[in-house]
Amino acid sequence: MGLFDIFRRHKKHEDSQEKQTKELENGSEVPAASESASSESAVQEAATDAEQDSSATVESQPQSEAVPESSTPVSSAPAEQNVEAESSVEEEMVTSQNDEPEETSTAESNSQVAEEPTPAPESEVKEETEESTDVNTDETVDEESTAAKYDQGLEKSRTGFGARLNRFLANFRHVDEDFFDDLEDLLIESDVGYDMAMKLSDELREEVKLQNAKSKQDVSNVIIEKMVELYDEAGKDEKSDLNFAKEGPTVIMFVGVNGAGKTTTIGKMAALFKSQGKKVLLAAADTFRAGATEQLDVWAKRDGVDIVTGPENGDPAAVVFDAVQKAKKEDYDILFVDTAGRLQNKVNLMKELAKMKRILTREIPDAPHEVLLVLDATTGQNALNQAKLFKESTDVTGIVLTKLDGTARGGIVLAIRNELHLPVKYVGLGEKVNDLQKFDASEFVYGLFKDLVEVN
Ligand SMILES: Nc1nc2c(ncn2[C@@H]2O[C@H](COP(=O)(O)OP(=O)(O)OP(=O)(O)O)[C@@H](O)[C@H]2O)c(=O)[nH]1
Repeated sequence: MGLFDIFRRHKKHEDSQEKQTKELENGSEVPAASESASSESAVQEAATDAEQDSSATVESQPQSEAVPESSTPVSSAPAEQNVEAESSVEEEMVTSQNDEPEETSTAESNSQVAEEPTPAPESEVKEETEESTDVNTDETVDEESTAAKYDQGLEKSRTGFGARLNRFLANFRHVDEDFFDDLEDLLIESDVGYDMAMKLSDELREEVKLQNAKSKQDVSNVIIEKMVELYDEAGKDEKSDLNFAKEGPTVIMFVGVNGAGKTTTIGKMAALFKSQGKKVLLAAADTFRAGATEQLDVWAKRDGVDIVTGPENGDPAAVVFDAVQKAKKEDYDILFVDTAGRLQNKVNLMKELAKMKRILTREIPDAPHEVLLVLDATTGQNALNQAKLFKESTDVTGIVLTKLDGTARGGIVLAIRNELHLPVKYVGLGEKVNDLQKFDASEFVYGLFKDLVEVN
C-alpha cells in the first residue's frame, strides 16, 4: 500500500541532511542542503513581504475607485481609462451599463424576458498590467517545500491528535475492550467522525489479532495503516486533481459560508496559477457581504490579475455574466467565481447558485468545471454539517479545507471522505499566499503521525 514508503523517504532525507550538517561542522562542503534551505527562507520572506504589501494595496483602493465611470461596454475591447501613469496596478477600468444579467435558459424562456446578451450592469472590470505583478507570483511548489509546508501546517494537529494517540499508546497495557473504547473516544474527539471511529475500531480488532500486534510500535503502525486504508477505500472513485476545460476558459466556482476562507483561497489560488503562466480572471460575485468585493480586489492587485466586480447588494449573477463573457472573449485560462455564503435560507442559496451556474453553462457548456466548497477545518462537525447543506444545494465537486494549521484535530480529513464522499483538493496550511497546497494524502499522514511511526 506504500504508506510507510513516505516515512522511509522522509527518514532518508533527514538522515542525509544530518550527514551534511555533520560534514559542514567538520568543515567539508555542503552545497545542496544550504541552497535549498535558503530558497525556502526566500519564499517565506517573499510571503511575509506580501502580507505587509497587502495593507498598502488596501490603502490604494480609494484611488482606484476614483477612476471615472465609463460607458464603454465590456463586450467591446476594454476602453482605456487614463489612470495615473505611475499606477502600475490598475491600468484599465471599464464600466458596463445594462441592468440585469438575464439568465434565460431554454427551460425558463417562458417565464423570463428574452435574453439580451449585452454587457451586464454596473459591473466593473479592472485589468492588471503585466508590470503590476509585484509579489509572490513566481513561487513554484517543489517537493521539498510541499513537505515543509505540511510539516509546519500540521504541527498543531501533530501535537494534538498525533501526540494524544502517542500518549494513549504509550500507556496501554492490553489490547482489550477498554483499549478500543478509549481509542474510539480519542478518534471522535479528533474530528475523525463517529462512523469512521467505529469502522476503524471494528477493523482494528481483527487486524491487531491478525498481525499479533502487541508492542506499542506494532499497534501504532497497525492503527495508522488501517486509517490510511479506510481513507483510500472511502475515496477510491474520487479525483483529487482539478478538472480543467479541454479548451477555452476553465471556470471554478467557490461556495462556502462567510469566514471559511473563500476569498483568501481564491487569492492564493490565483497567485498559484498566475505563477504557472495562466491568464486568470476573478469574478467578485459575493455582492452581499460588506467588504467582500474590496477584499477580493486587494487580492487581484496583489496577484496582478484582472477582476470583474459589481455594486454592493447587486445581482451576483450580473457579475458572473460579465465575467464569463470577458473570459471567453479575451481568452482567459481560468475564471474564479467568488459567491456569497448565505446558508440561512437554503432555498435562496440554491436558487442563487443555480442561476449563476445556468449563466455559466449557457456561455460555456461544460462550465463550471469545478464547484469547490471551502470549509474551515477548525469548525469540525459544523463544517461537515455545512458541507451537507451545500451538497444538497448544488453539485459540489471538491473541498478546499482551510485553516488546517489552526486545528489540533486533523481527523476531519477522514470524516470528510467518509461522510461526504467528496475529494479534498486543496488545503490551507497557513495565511500566507503559498500556504495553499494541493492535497497530498501521504504528506498529510506523515505530517500528522511522523512522531508515531518508526521505520528502518
Ligand atoms: N491560519 C489560516 N488562516 C486562514 C487560512 N485561510 C484563510 N485564513 C484566514 O481566515 C480569515 C477569513 O478568511 P477570508 O478569506 O477572509 O474569509 P471571509 O472573507 O471572512 O469569508 P469568505 O471569503 O466569505 O469565506 C482571514 O483572516 C484569512 O487570512 C488558512 O489556511 N490558515
